[in-house]
Amino acid sequence: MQNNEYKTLDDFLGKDVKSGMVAIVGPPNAGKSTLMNQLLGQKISIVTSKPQTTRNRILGIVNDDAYQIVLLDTPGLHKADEPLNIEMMRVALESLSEVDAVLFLVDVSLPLPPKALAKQREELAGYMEKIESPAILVLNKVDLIDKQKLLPMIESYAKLFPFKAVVPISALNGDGADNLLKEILELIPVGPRYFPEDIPTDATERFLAAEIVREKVFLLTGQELPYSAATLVESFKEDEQKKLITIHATIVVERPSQKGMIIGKGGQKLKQIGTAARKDIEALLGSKVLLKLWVKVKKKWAEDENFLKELGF
Ligand SMILES: Nc1nc2c(ncn2[C@@H]2O[C@H](COP(=O)(O)OP(=O)(O)OP(=O)(O)O)[C@@H](O)[C@H]2O)c(=O)[nH]1
Repeated sequence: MQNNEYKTLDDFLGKDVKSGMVAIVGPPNAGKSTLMNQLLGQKISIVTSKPQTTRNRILGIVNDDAYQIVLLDTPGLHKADEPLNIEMMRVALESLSEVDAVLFLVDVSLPLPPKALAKQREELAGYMEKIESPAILVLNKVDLIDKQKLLPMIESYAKLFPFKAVVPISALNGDGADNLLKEILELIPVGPRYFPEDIPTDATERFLAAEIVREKVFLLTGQELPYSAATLVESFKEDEQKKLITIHATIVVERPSQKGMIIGKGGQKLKQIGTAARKDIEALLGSKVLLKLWVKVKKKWAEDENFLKELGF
C-alpha cells in the first residue's frame, strides 16, 4: 500500500460494523416518519449538499460506533387505483426486495370495528406475502391504548405471518425503541458502512424544503386535502454572503375550492403555512430563509405522469 497512514486493509476500508438497509412501511398515518425521526434521535437536521435527483423515499442514517442502519421511509401502502397510488405501491414494494429487514408499522390505537380489523389484517397478510426480506411487525402508538390489551394483540398479530419479531412501541415518546433497535440489529449483516458516519440523510435540501411545506399544508388545513396537494420547489438560491436562502415554492391543488382553502381569508392561511414552514426550514438549514409560496390549480395532477416525474416520483 502506498499510503503509509493505512497499516491494514481494515484501516483503509473502515472497520466492519453491523450495516444494513431497513425499510419502514405501513398504511398512511401509522407513524412511519415519526419512527424514523425517533430512531435518528433528531428531526433530520443536517443534509448533504450533493446534488442528485429528488427521490420519493428518504434515507435516514442511524450511526453508532457498532452499527449503521440506513432507513428508507416509503410512501404509505395504498390501494393502487390511480397512477400516483400505483407509483407509490411500486416504490414501496420495490424497496422491500432490496433491504435486509422490513419494519411493518401498524397503528394499534385505531378504534376499528371487528369487520374492519379483520379486513386490515387480511390486507396486511397479503402485503407480507409479497415481501422476501425478513420482517418485524411494529405495533405503534401503544401510548394510546390500555396496556392490558397489548399481550393478546401481539399474539393475534404474530399468527398472521412468520414475523421475526413483534415489537410494541410508541414512536412518539420512544417507549420500546431500544427493543426495536435490538431486533433490527439481529437481522442486519456485518459489513462496511454504506455512508460516512457524519451524514444523517441523503435527501436534498430542496426536497426536504418541499416536504416541510407539504407537512404544514396538511397540518394547517386540518388534513382536508390529504392527497390533493403537492409541493414543488421552483427555485432555491443562496446569496453570495451565504446569509439568506431564497426559496420559491408552489403548492399544487386539484380544484379552485382547494386553492381558496389554502389561501384563506385575506391570505391568512397561506401566511400561516409560510411562517410555520419557514421556521422549520431555517432550523433545518441553519440559515435565514425567505420563503415565497404560490398556489396553483392543476386538475388531476396525480394522473399526469410528467408532472409526477417533476415531483420526483
Ligand atoms: N400518540 C401517538 N401518536 C403518534 C405516534 N406515532 C405517530 N403518531 C402521530 O400519528 C400521526 C401520523 O404520523 P406520521 O409519522 O406522519 O405517519 P406516517 O406513517 O409517516 O404517515 P404517511 O406519511 O401518511 O404515510 C402524527 O400526528 C404523529 O404525531 C405514537 O407512537 N403515539
